[in-house]
Amino acid sequence: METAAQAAPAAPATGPAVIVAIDGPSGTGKSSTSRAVAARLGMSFLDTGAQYRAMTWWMTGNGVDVSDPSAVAALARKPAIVSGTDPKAPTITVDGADASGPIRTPEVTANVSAVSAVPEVREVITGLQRSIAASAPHGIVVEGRDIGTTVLPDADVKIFLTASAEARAARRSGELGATTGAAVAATKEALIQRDAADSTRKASPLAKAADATEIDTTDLTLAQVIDRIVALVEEKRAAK
Ligand SMILES: Nc1ncnc2c1ncn2[C@@H]1O[C@H](COP(=O)(O)OP(=O)(O)O)[C@@H](O)[C@H]1O
Ligand SMILES: Nc1ccn([C@@H]2O[C@H](COP(=O)(O)OP(=O)(O)O)[C@@H](O)[C@H]2O)c(=O)n1
Repeated sequence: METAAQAAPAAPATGPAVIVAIDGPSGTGKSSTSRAVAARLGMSFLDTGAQYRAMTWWMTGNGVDVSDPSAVAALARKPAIVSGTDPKAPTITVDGADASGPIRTPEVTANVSAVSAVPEVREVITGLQRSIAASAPHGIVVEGRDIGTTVLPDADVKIFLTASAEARAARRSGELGATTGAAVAATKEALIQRDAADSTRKASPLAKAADATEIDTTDLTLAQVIDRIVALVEEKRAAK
């Protein structure tokens, strides 16, 4: 029986299966770009941040003190986190329950960096990510923070997205409905703090792989970023 973790997009493959790793800080466009690239090329898509958010939601929902790494580590293998990888309709469940809404709450966002810094959490989730990537029949676009450096160091295409803190805060504020100057400033501050925590943790920090192509999306439209990455993937497919 096919599980949600194995469900592949229906679109036909148009070339050899390639693995694409897209990393970068918050609000650089990883999720929207990755989904669109995968949909256009008939590939699977995996949002690894959603997996860390799902782990965090389970921890807070089960009364675990997320500021205590040993408490988080002890329970890291408990939740069953399953990702559906169709870019047109990605899903995430925890112990069979739909987690797609609850993982986006401010509470989860505020706690996710602490949970994702725990090595045992990373070990469990990295294992899930590698098995999902290995079983994607038409290749996969995997987006996160450490995909090109740690999870899939042999990826065929590695991209590192960047953008100014101002642009990223404006994008996030748009999503959250923050319109006042103070709300945008608070969003920017929270985003900078989360990036700092993600970049300075010991276990597999947010980092650009030495062989990744960096794309600064500050002054590019979403469509332009998608086109650039599609071109890089098609080039790689043609050479395979
Ligand atoms: N190049 C871009 N220009 C303008 N807005 C963008 C661009 N890329 C993404 N966005 C928007 O910014 C927001 C955050 O993008 P998202 O893909 O969630 O970023 P990330 O996954 O890196 O956190 C979304 O509302 C998205 O539509
Ligand atoms: N490969 C990854 C992906 C996400 N994460 C963690 O998960 C959090 C949420 O990731 P996300 O991609 O949903 O974040 P945003 O889309 O809100 O920027 C990050 O802030 C990291 O703490 C990680 O540690 N490693």
